[in-house]
Amino acid sequence: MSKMKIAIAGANGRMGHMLIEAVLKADDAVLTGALDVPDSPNLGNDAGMFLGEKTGVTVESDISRALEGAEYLIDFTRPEGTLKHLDYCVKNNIKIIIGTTGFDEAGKKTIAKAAETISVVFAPNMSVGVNVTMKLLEIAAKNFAEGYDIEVIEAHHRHKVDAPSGTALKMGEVIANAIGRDLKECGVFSREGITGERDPSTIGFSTIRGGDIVGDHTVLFAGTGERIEITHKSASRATYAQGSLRACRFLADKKNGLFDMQDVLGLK
Ligand SMILES: NC(=O)C1=CN([C@@H]2O[C@H](COP(=O)(O)OP(=O)(O)OC[C@H]3O[C@@H](n4cnc5c(N)ncnc54)[C@H](OP(=O)(O)O)[C@@H]3O)[C@@H](O)[C@H]2O)C=CC1
Ligand SMILES: O=C(O)C1=N[C@H](C(=O)O)C[C@H](O)C1
Repeated sequence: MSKMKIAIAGANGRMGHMLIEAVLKADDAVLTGALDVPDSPNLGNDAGMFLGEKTGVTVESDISRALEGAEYLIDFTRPEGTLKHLDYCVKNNIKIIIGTTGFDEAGKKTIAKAAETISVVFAPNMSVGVNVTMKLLEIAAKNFAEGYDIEVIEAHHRHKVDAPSGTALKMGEVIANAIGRDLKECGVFSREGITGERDPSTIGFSTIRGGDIVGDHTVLFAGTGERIEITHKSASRATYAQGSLRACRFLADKKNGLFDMQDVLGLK
């Protein structure tokens, strides 16, 4: 069987490095390109330099060079970058795995539109653990819909630029959908000063940023006389990279369509 031809966007980023390493180690994949921004200090270097490896793939800022011969682009960058890359993928029939978070509604619509032409996996968290946790949350939410206050607490490293995390927002959405609420109406994203008593119909979000925390998410169901906490903690970004490779394999026979990691992992 032929190997999956994969290019990586954000090649010099935290996830870019994990993804390059994962592709180089995978038996069924080959690294065909590495893309980064024009002012990246890594441009012109071998994509495997950070590993002390020669891959023969150079980090490029020209998308047509970086994506030459690619069947898949894995993109963990920033919304504005991902949307530019997505446009190129649509025009050149390249499948895309989007891990970037922080999109606004217009950005999400653009991704859905692109998926009418090419196949797309778009998920705020590619780890198996988080996606199974989403299923646990669905069950928990249905049983704690009344009499329990629901709070989502997330913690990430000091470099993270969006808040709350894409995963925390997705957890909120999963819970809201399970109990017939609309997160746009019931989400509470900050509290300060005289806030008044807690409205039981709300879902609260708290964000912690510090050090090198890879990614922790807890959903707290706080009742009277008891509380339930469902927690997932990432100790390494390798799990997101492995999930992205699973997403590529899943897309192999898909001409178009919008999928998430629940589709990839068969959790729907
Ligand atoms: N879905 C999932 O499982 C996961 C999602 N993420 C998400 O992935 C994204 C990247 O995270 P992380 O790797 O930690 O971030 P980094 O900042 O380490 O890496 C981002 C990369 O994208 C590049 N970049 C920055 N701006 C643009 C742009 N406008 N266009 C193209 N490329 C750009 C950066 O270049 P430079 O450094 O030169 O600015 C860098 O190479 C975030 O949105 C994060 O939330 C992260 C982990 C898991
Ligand atoms: O920026 C990160 O690091 C992460 N971002 C994703 C998110 O916003 O949910 C996934 C993971 O938590 C790590």
